Amino acid sequence: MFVKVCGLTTEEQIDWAVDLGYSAIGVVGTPRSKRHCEHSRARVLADYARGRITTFVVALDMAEVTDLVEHFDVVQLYQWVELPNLAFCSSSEPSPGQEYEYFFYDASAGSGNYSAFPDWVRELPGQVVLAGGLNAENVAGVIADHRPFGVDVSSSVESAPGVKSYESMKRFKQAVRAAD
Ligand SMILES: O=C(O)c1ccccc1N[C@@H]1O[C@H](COP(=O)(O)O)[C@@H](O)[C@H]1O
Repeated sequence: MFVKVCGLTTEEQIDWAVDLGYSAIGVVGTPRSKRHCEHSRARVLADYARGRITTFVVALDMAEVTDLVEHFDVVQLYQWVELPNLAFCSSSEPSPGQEYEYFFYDASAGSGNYSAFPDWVRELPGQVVLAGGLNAENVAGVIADHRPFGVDVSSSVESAPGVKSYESMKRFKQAVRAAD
């Protein structure tokens, strides 16, 4: 199963994600986030991770990260744009013709708030990833109920915004592995 950990801010956290077997990491490029990473620093992190783990840059809209697009493998946006490597995030069903590499159902946008996932996410085509308030305790039930392509986590694996916890990342990854 695809497992992404989001909101990373240091090289050490990237090493943890690789060692623990995560599929992807996210660096938050929107200035509207408490995990915002300066763009010069985001480029350094993308270079550090390249070839070791899939990299996502995260923003609410494209204008916030235009300068970062070429540095990351995938662009995760809460707005649909025509992009071959788009991870389209929404809590509404995508419209016909809105193509994406990944569809992230996310009603949280990094807030850590969980709300039940709707039934329609099971019927969506393509690589559907569930996010929003996931943690080591609830992720197994979500996987059993919805059988997604992947899951994404941020708040529950950190001790402060942008400060990831190795132990929490490990617990989350183990919970996914046990459920998968
Ligand atoms: O992490 C953020 O600060 C963020 C800001 C703006 C848009 C998205 C953001 N993060 C994404 O939200 C999901 C869910 O987060 P959480 O687990 O509920 O904290 C996260 O996986 C990121 O992809």
